[in-house]
Amino acid sequence: MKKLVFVGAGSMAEAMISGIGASGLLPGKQIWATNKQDADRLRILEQRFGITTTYDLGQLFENADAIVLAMKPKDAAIAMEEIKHYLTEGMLVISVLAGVAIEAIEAAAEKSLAVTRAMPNTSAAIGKSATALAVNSHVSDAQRKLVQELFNTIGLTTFVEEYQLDAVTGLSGSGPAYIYYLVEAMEKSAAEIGLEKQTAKQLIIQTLLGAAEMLTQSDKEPAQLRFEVTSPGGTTEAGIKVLEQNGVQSAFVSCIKEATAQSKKLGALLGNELSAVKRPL
Ligand SMILES: NC(=O)C1=CN([C@@H]2O[C@H](COP(=O)(O)OP(=O)(O)OC[C@H]3O[C@@H](n4cnc5c(N)ncnc54)[C@H](O)[C@@H]3O)[C@@H](O)[C@H]2O)C=CC1
Ligand SMILES: O=C(O)[C@@H]1CCC=N1
Repeated sequence: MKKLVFVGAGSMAEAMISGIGASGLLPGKQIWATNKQDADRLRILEQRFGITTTYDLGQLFENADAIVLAMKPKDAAIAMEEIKHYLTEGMLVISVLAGVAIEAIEAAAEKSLAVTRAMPNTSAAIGKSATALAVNSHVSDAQRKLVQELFNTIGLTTFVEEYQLDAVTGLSGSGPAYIYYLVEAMEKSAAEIGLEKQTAKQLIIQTLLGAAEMLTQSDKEPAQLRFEVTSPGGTTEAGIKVLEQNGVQSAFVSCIKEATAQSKKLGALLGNELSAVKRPL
Protein backbone atom coordinates (compact mmCIF):
# COMPACT_ATOMS: atom_id res chain seq x y z
CA MET A 1 0.00 0.00 0.00
CA LYS A 2 1.28 3.43 -0.94
CA LYS A 3 -1.46 5.75 0.26
CA LEU A 4 -4.02 5.39 3.05
CA VAL A 5 -6.63 8.13 3.45
CA PHE A 6 -8.68 8.95 6.56
CA VAL A 7 -11.93 10.83 6.00
CA GLY A 8 -12.56 12.04 9.54
CA ALA A 9 -9.76 12.79 11.97
CA GLY A 10 -11.25 12.28 15.43
CA SER A 11 -10.45 9.83 18.26
CA MET A 12 -10.75 6.64 16.22
CA ALA A 13 -8.71 7.97 13.29
CA GLU A 14 -6.03 9.18 15.70
CA ALA A 15 -5.91 5.83 17.51
CA MET A 16 -5.46 4.03 14.17
CA ILE A 17 -2.93 6.53 12.79
CA SER A 18 -0.94 6.26 15.99
CA GLY A 19 -0.93 2.45 15.89
CA ILE A 20 -0.15 2.18 12.18
CA GLY A 21 2.57 4.84 12.47
CA ALA A 22 4.22 3.07 15.41
CA SER A 23 4.19 -0.27 13.54
CA GLY A 24 6.19 1.17 10.65
CA LEU A 25 3.87 -0.48 8.09
CA LEU A 26 3.45 2.84 6.33
CA PRO A 27 5.56 5.99 6.62
CA GLY A 28 3.57 8.85 8.20
CA LYS A 29 3.72 10.93 5.02
CA GLN A 30 1.78 8.24 3.13
CA ILE A 31 -1.09 8.46 5.61
CA TRP A 32 -3.45 11.25 4.62
CA ALA A 33 -6.33 12.74 6.58
CA THR A 34 -9.04 15.32 6.34
CA ASN A 35 -11.87 16.44 8.61
CA LYS A 36 -14.93 18.63 8.39
CA GLN A 37 -13.41 22.00 9.26
CA ASP A 38 -10.98 21.85 12.19
CA ALA A 39 -7.67 22.88 10.59
CA ASP A 40 -5.93 23.16 13.99
CA ARG A 41 -6.74 19.53 14.69
CA LEU A 42 -5.19 18.49 11.33
CA ARG A 43 -2.06 20.50 12.12
CA ILE A 44 -1.74 18.74 15.48
CA LEU A 45 -2.01 15.32 13.80
CA GLU A 46 0.60 16.37 11.20
CA GLN A 47 3.01 17.40 13.94
CA ARG A 48 2.33 14.40 16.14
CA PHE A 49 2.46 11.63 13.51
CA GLY A 50 4.12 13.22 10.44
CA ILE A 51 1.01 12.55 8.32
CA THR A 52 -0.20 14.63 5.36
CA THR A 53 -3.47 16.54 5.63
CA THR A 54 -5.53 18.53 3.15
CA TYR A 55 -9.01 19.85 2.38
CA ASP A 56 -8.39 19.40 -1.36
CA LEU A 57 -10.40 16.24 -2.09
CA GLY A 58 -8.82 15.78 -5.54
CA GLN A 59 -5.37 15.68 -3.96
CA LEU A 60 -6.58 13.60 -1.04
CA PHE A 61 -7.99 10.76 -3.12
CA GLU A 62 -5.42 10.81 -5.96
CA ASN A 63 -3.76 7.36 -6.19
CA ALA A 64 -5.22 6.29 -2.85
CA ASP A 65 -5.19 2.52 -2.26
CA ALA A 66 -7.52 2.54 0.74
CA ILE A 67 -9.96 5.00 2.27
CA VAL A 68 -10.98 4.82 5.91
CA LEU A 69 -14.43 6.26 6.62
CA ALA A 70 -13.95 7.63 10.15
CA MET A 71 -16.69 10.20 10.63
CA LYS A 72 -19.67 9.75 12.98
CA PRO A 73 -22.55 7.73 11.49
CA LYS A 74 -24.75 10.86 11.64
CA ASP A 75 -22.27 12.67 9.33
CA ALA A 76 -21.84 9.77 6.91
CA ALA A 77 -24.60 10.74 4.46
CA ILE A 78 -23.16 14.22 3.85
CA ALA A 79 -19.59 12.93 3.79
CA MET A 80 -20.47 10.24 1.22
CA GLU A 81 -22.19 12.85 -0.94
CA GLU A 82 -18.99 14.92 -0.86
CA ILE A 83 -16.57 12.09 -1.62
CA LYS A 84 -18.55 9.68 -3.81
CA HIS A 85 -17.13 11.01 -7.09
CA TYR A 86 -13.59 10.38 -5.89
CA LEU A 87 -14.20 6.77 -4.96
CA THR A 88 -13.08 4.43 -7.74
CA GLU A 89 -13.36 0.71 -8.24
CA GLY A 90 -9.75 -0.12 -7.45
CA MET A 91 -9.90 1.52 -4.03
CA LEU A 92 -10.58 -0.40 -0.87
CA VAL A 93 -13.10 1.39 1.33
CA ILE A 94 -12.68 0.60 5.03
CA SER A 95 -15.55 1.75 7.22
CA VAL A 96 -15.25 1.95 11.00
CA LEU A 97 -18.74 3.47 11.29
CA ALA A 98 -20.81 1.82 14.00
CA GLY A 99 -23.90 0.15 12.60
CA VAL A 100 -23.64 1.22 8.98
CA ALA A 101 -24.06 -1.64 6.51
CA ILE A 102 -21.71 -2.27 3.61
CA GLU A 103 -24.69 -2.13 1.24
CA ALA A 104 -25.62 1.30 2.59
CA ILE A 105 -22.12 2.56 1.84
CA GLU A 106 -22.26 1.24 -1.73
CA ALA A 107 -25.74 2.74 -2.14
CA ALA A 108 -24.51 6.13 -0.90
CA ALA A 109 -21.50 5.91 -3.25
CA GLU A 110 -23.87 4.94 -6.10
CA LYS A 111 -21.46 2.23 -7.27
CA SER A 112 -20.14 -1.19 -6.44
CA LEU A 113 -17.07 -0.92 -4.28
CA ALA A 114 -14.70 -3.18 -2.40
CA VAL A 115 -15.78 -2.46 1.17
CA THR A 116 -14.48 -3.76 4.48
CA ARG A 117 -16.47 -2.98 7.59
CA ALA A 118 -14.28 -2.89 10.65
CA MET A 119 -14.98 -2.47 14.32
CA PRO A 120 -11.80 -1.65 16.20
CA ASN A 121 -11.57 0.06 19.57
CA THR A 122 -9.53 2.98 20.88
CA SER A 123 -6.84 0.70 22.34
CA ALA A 124 -5.62 0.79 18.72
CA ALA A 125 -3.56 3.79 19.87
CA ILE A 126 -1.22 1.42 21.73
CA GLY A 127 -1.48 -1.55 19.36
CA LYS A 128 -4.03 -3.36 21.55
CA SER A 129 -7.31 -3.04 19.64
CA ALA A 130 -9.70 -5.96 19.40
CA THR A 131 -10.90 -5.59 15.82
CA ALA A 132 -13.53 -7.55 13.91
CA LEU A 133 -13.71 -7.32 10.11
CA ALA A 134 -16.30 -8.23 7.49
CA VAL A 135 -15.77 -7.89 3.75
CA ASN A 136 -18.04 -7.80 0.71
CA SER A 137 -17.62 -9.89 -2.42
CA HIS A 138 -15.74 -7.13 -4.29
CA VAL A 139 -12.82 -7.32 -1.87
CA SER A 140 -10.01 -9.23 -3.56
CA ASP A 141 -7.81 -11.73 -1.72
CA ALA A 142 -4.96 -9.22 -1.88
CA GLN A 143 -7.17 -6.49 -0.38
CA ARG A 144 -8.38 -8.87 2.34
CA LYS A 145 -4.75 -9.61 3.20
CA LEU A 146 -3.92 -5.94 3.15
CA VAL A 147 -6.74 -4.94 5.45
CA GLN A 148 -5.84 -7.69 7.89
CA GLU A 149 -2.20 -6.58 7.82
CA LEU A 150 -3.32 -3.02 8.45
CA PHE A 151 -5.49 -3.88 11.45
CA ASN A 152 -2.88 -6.33 12.78
CA THR A 153 -0.65 -3.29 13.31
CA ILE A 154 -3.15 -2.01 15.87
CA GLY A 155 -3.91 -5.25 17.70
CA LEU A 156 -5.81 -8.49 17.36
CA THR A 157 -7.92 -9.02 14.23
CA THR A 158 -10.68 -11.49 13.51
CA PHE A 159 -13.10 -11.93 10.60
CA VAL A 160 -16.84 -12.23 11.32
CA GLU A 161 -20.06 -12.28 9.30
CA GLU A 162 -21.35 -8.76 8.71
CA TYR A 163 -24.55 -9.31 10.74
CA GLN A 164 -22.36 -9.96 13.80
CA LEU A 165 -20.72 -6.54 13.72
CA ASP A 166 -23.43 -4.79 15.77
CA ALA A 167 -22.77 -7.31 18.54
CA VAL A 168 -19.02 -6.75 18.23
CA THR A 169 -19.66 -3.01 18.51
CA GLY A 170 -21.69 -3.47 21.71
CA LEU A 171 -19.12 -5.86 23.18
CA SER A 172 -15.60 -4.78 22.23
CA GLY A 173 -16.05 -1.54 20.23
CA SER A 174 -17.57 0.14 23.28
CA GLY A 175 -15.81 -2.31 25.60
CA PRO A 176 -12.93 -0.11 26.76
CA ALA A 177 -15.49 2.36 28.13
CA TYR A 178 -17.03 -0.33 30.36
CA ILE A 179 -13.61 -1.12 31.81
CA TYR A 180 -12.84 2.59 32.36
CA TYR A 181 -16.23 2.90 34.07
CA LEU A 182 -15.26 0.10 36.44
CA VAL A 183 -11.92 1.78 37.14
CA GLU A 184 -13.72 5.07 37.86
CA ALA A 185 -15.81 3.23 40.44
CA MET A 186 -12.72 1.60 41.97
CA GLU A 187 -10.98 4.99 42.17
CA LYS A 188 -14.01 6.62 43.80
CA SER A 189 -14.23 3.87 46.38
CA ALA A 190 -10.46 4.03 47.04
CA ALA A 191 -10.86 7.70 47.95
CA GLU A 192 -13.72 6.86 50.30
CA ILE A 193 -11.86 4.06 52.08
CA GLY A 194 -8.80 6.21 52.68
CA LEU A 195 -6.28 5.32 49.97
CA GLU A 196 -4.16 7.93 48.23
CA LYS A 197 -5.04 8.47 44.59
CA GLN A 198 -1.63 7.56 43.19
CA THR A 199 -1.27 4.41 45.29
CA ALA A 200 -4.81 3.32 44.43
CA LYS A 201 -4.23 3.93 40.72
CA GLN A 202 -1.12 1.74 40.69
CA LEU A 203 -2.91 -1.05 42.55
CA ILE A 204 -6.01 -0.89 40.34
CA ILE A 205 -4.07 -0.95 37.07
CA GLN A 206 -1.86 -3.84 38.19
CA THR A 207 -4.98 -5.71 39.35
CA LEU A 208 -6.55 -5.26 35.90
CA LEU A 209 -3.37 -6.28 34.09
CA GLY A 210 -2.95 -9.30 36.36
CA ALA A 211 -6.56 -10.42 35.87
CA ALA A 212 -6.29 -9.94 32.07
CA GLU A 213 -3.08 -11.98 32.03
CA MET A 214 -4.69 -14.71 34.17
CA LEU A 215 -7.59 -14.88 31.70
CA THR A 216 -5.08 -15.16 28.86
CA GLN A 217 -2.70 -17.69 30.38
CA SER A 218 -4.98 -19.88 32.48
CA ASP A 219 -7.37 -22.38 30.90
CA LYS A 220 -9.85 -21.81 33.73
CA GLU A 221 -13.21 -20.12 33.17
CA PRO A 222 -13.65 -16.58 34.60
CA ALA A 223 -16.18 -17.91 37.14
CA GLN A 224 -13.60 -20.42 38.39
CA LEU A 225 -10.92 -17.71 38.67
CA ARG A 226 -13.41 -15.59 40.64
CA PHE A 227 -14.23 -18.55 42.86
CA GLU A 228 -10.53 -18.92 43.68
CA VAL A 229 -10.37 -15.32 44.93
CA THR A 230 -13.45 -15.82 47.08
CA SER A 231 -12.66 -17.31 50.49
CA PRO A 232 -15.74 -18.55 52.37
CA GLY A 233 -16.85 -15.86 54.79
CA GLY A 234 -14.16 -13.55 53.44
CA THR A 235 -13.98 -10.07 51.93
CA THR A 236 -14.64 -10.96 48.28
CA GLU A 237 -17.76 -12.90 49.19
CA ALA A 238 -19.03 -9.89 51.15
CA GLY A 239 -18.27 -7.53 48.26
CA ILE A 240 -19.71 -9.70 45.47
CA LYS A 241 -22.89 -10.17 47.52
CA VAL A 242 -23.48 -6.42 47.21
CA LEU A 243 -22.89 -6.55 43.46
CA GLU A 244 -25.38 -9.42 43.18
CA GLN A 245 -27.96 -7.59 45.34
CA ASN A 246 -27.62 -4.62 42.98
CA GLY A 247 -27.91 -6.75 39.85
CA VAL A 248 -24.56 -5.55 38.53
CA GLN A 249 -23.86 -8.59 36.33
CA SER A 250 -27.28 -8.46 34.70
CA ALA A 251 -26.88 -4.69 34.32
CA PHE A 252 -23.69 -5.37 32.32
CA VAL A 253 -25.56 -7.87 30.14
CA SER A 254 -28.31 -5.26 29.53
CA CYS A 255 -25.66 -2.62 28.84
CA ILE A 256 -24.02 -4.70 26.09
CA LYS A 257 -27.41 -5.59 24.57
CA GLU A 258 -28.46 -1.94 24.58
CA ALA A 259 -25.17 -0.87 22.95
CA THR A 260 -25.73 -3.57 20.30
CA ALA A 261 -29.26 -2.30 19.67
CA GLN A 262 -27.94 1.26 19.43
CA SER A 263 -25.42 0.13 16.79
CA LYS A 264 -28.36 -1.14 14.71
CA LYS A 265 -30.14 2.20 15.16
CA LEU A 266 -27.06 4.20 14.16
CA GLY A 267 -26.96 2.24 10.92
CA ALA A 268 -30.30 3.74 10.00
CA LEU A 269 -28.58 7.15 9.74
CA LEU A 270 -27.17 6.10 6.38
CA GLY A 271 -29.98 4.53 4.41
CA ASN A 272 -32.79 3.14 6.52
CA GLU A 273 -33.79 0.11 4.59
CA LEU A 274 -30.27 -0.98 3.68
CA SER A 275 -28.58 -0.64 7.01
CA ALA A 276 -30.02 -3.44 9.06
CA VAL A 277 -27.98 -6.53 8.29
CA LYS A 278 -30.09 -9.48 9.31
CA ARG A 279 -28.77 -12.75 10.59
CA PRO A 280 -29.26 -15.34 7.84
CA LEU A 281 -32.00 -17.85 8.66
N1 LIG B 1 -14.44 6.23 19.40
C1 LIG B 1 -14.47 4.90 19.43
O1 LIG B 1 -14.18 4.24 20.44
C2 LIG B 1 -14.86 4.13 18.21
C3 LIG B 1 -15.47 4.75 17.15
N2 LIG B 1 -15.84 4.04 16.05
C4 LIG B 1 -16.46 4.72 14.92
O2 LIG B 1 -15.52 5.63 14.42
C5 LIG B 1 -16.19 6.74 13.84
C6 LIG B 1 -15.56 8.01 14.36
O3 LIG B 1 -15.73 8.09 15.76
P1 LIG B 1 -14.85 9.10 16.62
O4 LIG B 1 -13.46 9.13 16.08
O5 LIG B 1 -15.08 8.74 18.03
O6 LIG B 1 -15.58 10.48 16.25
P2 LIG B 1 -15.03 11.98 16.37
O7 LIG B 1 -16.20 12.86 16.55
O8 LIG B 1 -13.90 12.03 17.33
O9 LIG B 1 -14.44 12.25 14.89
C7 LIG B 1 -15.23 12.36 13.76
C8 LIG B 1 -14.42 13.05 12.65
O10 LIG B 1 -15.18 13.08 11.46
C9 LIG B 1 -15.01 14.34 10.84
N3 LIG B 1 -16.08 14.60 9.86
C10 LIG B 1 -17.41 14.81 10.08
N4 LIG B 1 -18.03 15.05 8.90
C11 LIG B 1 -17.08 14.99 7.94
C12 LIG B 1 -17.09 15.18 6.54
N5 LIG B 1 -18.21 15.48 5.86
N6 LIG B 1 -15.92 15.05 5.86
C13 LIG B 1 -14.77 14.77 6.51
N7 LIG B 1 -14.69 14.59 7.84
C14 LIG B 1 -15.84 14.70 8.54
C15 LIG B 1 -14.98 15.30 12.02
O11 LIG B 1 -14.47 16.56 11.63
C16 LIG B 1 -14.07 14.52 12.95
O12 LIG B 1 -12.73 14.73 12.60
C17 LIG B 1 -17.67 6.61 14.21
O13 LIG B 1 -18.37 6.23 13.07
C18 LIG B 1 -17.70 5.54 15.26
O14 LIG B 1 -18.87 4.77 15.17
C19 LIG B 1 -15.55 2.72 15.91
C20 LIG B 1 -14.93 2.05 16.92
C21 LIG B 1 -14.59 2.67 18.18
O1 LIG C 1 -19.88 5.00 20.98
C1 LIG C 1 -19.82 4.77 19.76
O2 LIG C 1 -20.83 4.91 19.05
C2 LIG C 1 -18.54 4.29 19.15
C3 LIG C 1 -18.70 2.96 18.46
C4 LIG C 1 -17.97 1.98 19.33
C5 LIG C 1 -17.27 2.80 20.30
N1 LIG C 1 -17.56 4.06 20.14
